[in-house]
Amino acid sequence: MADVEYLKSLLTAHPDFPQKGIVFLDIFPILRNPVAFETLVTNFVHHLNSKTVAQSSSKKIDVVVGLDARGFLFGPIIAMRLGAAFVPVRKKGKLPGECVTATYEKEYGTDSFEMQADAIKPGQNVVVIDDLIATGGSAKAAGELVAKCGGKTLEYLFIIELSFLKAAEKLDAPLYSLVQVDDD
Ligand SMILES: O=P(O)(O)OC[C@H]1O[C@H](OP(=O)(O)OP(=O)(O)O)[C@H](O)[C@@H]1O
Ligand SMILES: Nc1ncnc2[nH]cnc12
Repeated sequence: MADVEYLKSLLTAHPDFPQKGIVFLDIFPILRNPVAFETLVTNFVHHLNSKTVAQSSSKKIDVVVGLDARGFLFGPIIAMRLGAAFVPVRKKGKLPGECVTATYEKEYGTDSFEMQADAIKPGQNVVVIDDLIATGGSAKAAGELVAKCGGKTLEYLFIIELSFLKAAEKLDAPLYSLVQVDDD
C-alpha cells in the first residue's frame, strides 16, 4: 500500500463530535503506531527538502511553526529533522513575554492566537504545520503572526485538508496536504 493510502486507512471519523453536524477526523491512531508515525514524519520531511519548497530559490527553512494543539505533536520532530527551530502558536493567554496576536473566526464567535514576538527574526523562512485545515481561519491567523514578526511563510502543511471548504484561497502561500477530503 502506498504511504499516503496507509496513513489514510488509519484515520477514524467520528460523526457529531464535538458537536452535531461535525464529522471529526482523528489523527491519533497514526501516533499510536510507530511505523505509521515514522511514515508521516518522513513524508513531510521529504516534501520540505524537495525542490518545490526548500530548494525553490535555494531557501533554507529556518522555522517550523506548529498550531495549538495537534500541530505540537509532530511539528517539533519535523523541525529537528530539518535542522530548523520549532515555534508554537498558542491560544491567547498561554505564552509568557511579549507576544503578537491575531484574531480568527471559529464556528461560533472568534478566538485569538499568539506567538512570542522574538521567536521569528525578520527575513526568516517559515512553514506552518497543523493536523487539519477546515475553513482555514486558524492557518490564516498563524500566517499573519509570521508576517507581523517579519518572517516569510513558504508553505502551509497539513495531514488532512477538507478541500471542499476551499481554504487554500485564503492563504498567502501554497498548501500541502497528505489526505484530501472532497465532500462534506
Ligand atoms: O481551518 P479551521 O477552520 O481554522 O480549523 C482547523 C483547526 O481546528 C482544529 O483545532 P481546534 O480548534 O479543534 O483546537 P485543538 O487542536 O486545540 O483541539 C484543528 O486542529 C485546526 O487547528
Ligand atoms: N472535521 C474536523 N475534524 C478534526 N478537527 C477539525 N477541526 C475542524 N474541523 C475538524
